[in-house]
Formats: sequence, structure tokens, C-alpha cells
Amino acid sequence: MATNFNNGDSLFNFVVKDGNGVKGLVDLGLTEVPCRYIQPPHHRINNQQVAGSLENVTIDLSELDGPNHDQVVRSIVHASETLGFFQVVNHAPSLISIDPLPLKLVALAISFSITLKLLDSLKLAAHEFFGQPAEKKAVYLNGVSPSPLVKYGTSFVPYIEKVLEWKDYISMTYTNDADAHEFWPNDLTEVVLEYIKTSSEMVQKLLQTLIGNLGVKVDDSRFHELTGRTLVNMNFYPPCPNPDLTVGVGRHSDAGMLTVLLQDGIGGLYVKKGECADSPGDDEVWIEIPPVHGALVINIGDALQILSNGRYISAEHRVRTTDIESRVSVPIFNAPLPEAKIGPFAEVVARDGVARYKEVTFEEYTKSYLKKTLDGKKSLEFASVI
Ligand SMILES: O=C(O)CCC(=O)C(=O)O
Ligand SMILES: [Fe+2]
Repeated sequence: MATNFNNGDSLFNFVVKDGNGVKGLVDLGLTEVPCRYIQPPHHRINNQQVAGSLENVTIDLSELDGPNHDQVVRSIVHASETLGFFQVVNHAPSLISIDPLPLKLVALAISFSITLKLLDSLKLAAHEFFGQPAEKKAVYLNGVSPSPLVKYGTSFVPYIEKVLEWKDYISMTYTNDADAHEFWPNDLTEVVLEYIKTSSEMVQKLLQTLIGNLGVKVDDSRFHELTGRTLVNMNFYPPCPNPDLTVGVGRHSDAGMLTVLLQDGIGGLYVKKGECADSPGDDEVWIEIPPVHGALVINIGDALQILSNGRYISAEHRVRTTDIESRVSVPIFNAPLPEAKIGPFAEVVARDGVARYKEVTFEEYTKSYLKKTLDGKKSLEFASVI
């Protein structure tokens, strides 16, 4: 079929409106990406900017309740205050040896009860879901999906993006098990529910530790308000004929409190070192979060950066594409409830002498976040006061 996807609306209709996604494009056997996918140079992922090493810190989260409590807290806090990213593994790590470079990424061996079998099942389920014919996935497109709890789509906000991302996704909001069984895609429900349930204790402990370390006490109801929204995405990045020109996900930070992310063995997740997001250029340094079998990636989101008055870093990150094979990732976004008020904790402001953010509801924050195309940490400007 001689479809000219560089003209008019045909590409947009095919990929976005009809729900064929990037997967549908790749199945047509394209040898070059259509212009709509070509990123401007400062958004492309340049290998020269990549540097990093993995510092192995072995911590058992159960030790939080034991004599090593302070040391465990220090490691979690250190990672959250510096890079805003770390990895957790549930077995003693003989992790990765990368030549020592000046930048350190902390890998914590935090015990969690998620089995390797479950992590493998999640990846398999994602491949199977996206491997289906477009019409099976298109029933979950925005506007036709049987429930607002489920959304299938491509790119981030394709209706306003000039350049599209090389990614399809399905997004599932958790309210309760009954809704999940009724509305989520049948083949994903059990495995995703299990993923949420087995990770929730770890998420709660990490968040309690991080909030407690700020000298802040929150009661159960405020904690629930700050962490009660759970959204799971399955991301699918088909192989791309021009990985140097495209991105899987553009530079962004996550909006919520804390993200737990399962990635497969392909690699390509990069985190920006340092906070100077305003000057994209060649001097930026990005660290790849290396795939580790059995590990989960943890990162801080904007809401926690705001609540901590900037102490914890919601790191800018992005995903490159590859021409080798499809990549999948499965993030759980743990976020505040829409009506939750998000502003720096009073105790922290009193200590810092200044509030770096104003108070907004999380609903206002997400509306502003979703109105913008992914462009680093610009979303945080909505709540910034200085
Ligand atoms: O695919 C990945 O590794 C990261 C995806 C991501 O950053 C996101 O979905 O917010
Ligand atoms: Fe992200």
C-alpha cells in the first residue's frame, strides 16, 4: 500500500484516531519514520550526553524497623535528594558493574514481595495486549472506552503535539477490584491487580520514610489523600527505523508522588543529572537507568517535590527508541487524590524560611500538566512562586 504519511491528516487518522498506534505503522513495514515523528535536535537523545555508574547500596527495607533504621533512611533520602531515582531489587544484588564514573546512581536492595514470575508475566501480558489487532485495542480509545478508568492511546497528548512520540500505551486507573474486573481489559486485570497489591506496602513504607524524614507528621487520612490515587500504564515502544531522530517518551517529570516502574531488558530510560532544566543543550548529562532483571525503578514525582519544598527531586527523564526490538515498561503512578491540596509542608517552610511553591489542588496541577506537551520540568512552573 503506497500511503503517503508525510501529507495531510492521513498519518494522524491512522495512528491516533483509528487506534492503529505506532505498532500499526511499524506493521506496514516503514523503512523511515514519517516527518511527524522527527524531533527537533535538542529533544533527540545524544549518546555523548550519557554517563553514569551504579553505586550498590544493599538495604533491606524490613530493617527500617530494626537497628539499622537510620542508615536505611539515609540511603533512601540521599537518592531522593540527589538524582530522584533509584532501583530496588528483591535479592542480594550482584548488580551491574559499570566502569566507575563520577555520577552515582543508587541501587537499593529493598526486599519486596513481588516475584520474578509476576514481573515476567506483566511484560508478557503487555506484549500480548499490544500484539493484538488494532480493533481489539481501539475499543479503549478516548471517547469510546467503556469507562474513564481505561484509556488506550499513543504518544502523550497527540492532539496538541507537533511531534509525536514513538509509543503506544494503555492506562488503567485503580478504584477497586470490582471496577477493575468490570472495565479493564480481561487479560490484564489479574496480573495488574497483583502488581498493585504486592507493591503497595513498599510504596507506603518509602513514602512514610520520605515524609517522616522531613520532620512532618501526617495522619492516616492526610496520607491517604496524598497517596490514594493509583494508575498503572503499560507502555509499548515498537522498533523504530530512525532511533536517532525520535523519542519513545520526551523529557518530562512524573506528576504524582512516587512512580514504581518495571522495565524490560532493552534499556533506554535516561534521567537528567542536575536541576538546570532551563538550558537544554550539549552540556546536559543524562544517566541511563540500566535494566536489572528482577528490579523495579523508583522515582520521585512533582507532588512530592512540591510538598518537600524542593528537597526531593522529581527528576527529568526520557526514553530513547531502538531499531532492535519492541520494548515494554509498566509504571505504577502513585499520586494524590484530585481534591488533595498540594503545597509545601508548613514544617519544612518554617525551617527553610521560604515557600518555593504555592498551594494548588492536585486536580488543578494535573489539568495544567496535561495541557502541555512534554518539555522537561516546565509543568512545575504552575506551582512555583520563585
Ligand atoms: O518507559 C519507561 O522506561 C519510562 C516511562 C515513563 O517515564 C512514563 O511512563 O512516565
Ligand atoms: Fe515518566
